[in-house]
Amino acid sequence: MDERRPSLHPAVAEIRRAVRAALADLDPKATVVVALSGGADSLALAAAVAFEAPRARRDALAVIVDHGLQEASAAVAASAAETARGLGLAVRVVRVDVGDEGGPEAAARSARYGALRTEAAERAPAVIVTGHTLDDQAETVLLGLARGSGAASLQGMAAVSDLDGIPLVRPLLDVRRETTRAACTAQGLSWWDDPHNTDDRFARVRVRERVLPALEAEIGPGIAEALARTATQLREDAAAFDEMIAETIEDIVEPAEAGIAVSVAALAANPAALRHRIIRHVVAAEFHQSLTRAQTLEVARLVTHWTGQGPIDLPGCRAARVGGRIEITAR
Ligand SMILES: Nc1ncnc2c1ncn2[C@@H]1O[C@H](COP(=O)(O)OP(=O)(O)OP(=O)(O)O)[C@@H](O)[C@H]1O
Repeated sequence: MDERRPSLHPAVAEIRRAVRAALADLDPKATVVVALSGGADSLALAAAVAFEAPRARRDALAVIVDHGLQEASAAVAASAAETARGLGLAVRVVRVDVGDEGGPEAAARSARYGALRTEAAERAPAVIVTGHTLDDQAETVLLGLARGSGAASLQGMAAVSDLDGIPLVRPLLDVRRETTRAACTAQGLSWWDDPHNTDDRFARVRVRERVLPALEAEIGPGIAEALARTATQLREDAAAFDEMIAETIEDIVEPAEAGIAVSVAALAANPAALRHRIIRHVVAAEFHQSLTRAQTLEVARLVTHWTGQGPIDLPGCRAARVGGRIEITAR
């Protein structure tokens, strides 16, 4: 008789490894709240959490948010709940009311994260884990690149972020979407295919179904991994910049009437990348507005190409060079 244990499917092993590594870095007492949509990504994640959490002596819970937006949503939620119970997880199905602020997608997202946060807060200390994959990351980076929106969106999603005081963890950011499907299949788990994921009115769906495959075919394989790696690298750079900005700002920004003032000499002494970030940062911090690149460059020209130009109107404020200072004041 062959006494060897049946070998673990590589996809299941990879996802368990990713979950184990993510859990190892967290508060050892934290309950793991798995955000479960019923799709393959979060189902594979839930299965790995169901396996790993007890081994790490942690409580775990699957939370399924029913947005009530599609006719079948209650049935989808109930089926995901049954699957999660079958995995040995405690389960909560939360029905939310989705408003329409910022459009249906944004409203659903905000209701979803609100509900997940509430469930986690009730079990504090707790962390929320989601099933975002490397493919989600690559799509996010490509969409950000197309918008020309700079490091803020090119850096994609963080592996660990903060949801109003609750850690939001994405253990599968290095895992391909096809691996989550393979893991579900290997464990006999049937998942739900969200019709939104194939609705090509959404730019993300077009990127997923046409753009990334075309790039892979034309430029070579490994594009998704390369985009995800770029995000990680930019995230590191952005963290370093944030630190430098925080240190620099303390020394060079001072209050002015109805706003703030920044020393021209200090701005000039900094490299352009830091100068531009400082300008954007002070406007965001003081006036809660986000400057476009063109607006940022116009303010920077008050420092680098000063020819006596007049004040610059910006969203919610105005920038002017007054003596040795750039004054940014309310308007
Ligand atoms: N209805 C839901 N209930 C619980 N968790 C969900 C639900 N929908 C999505 N999630 C969680 O969010 C992850 C990402 O899902 P999806 O890609 O559909 O969302 P998105 O809107 O594209 O991303 P984001 O949540 O970052 O806006 C899933 O893997 C899952 O962990």
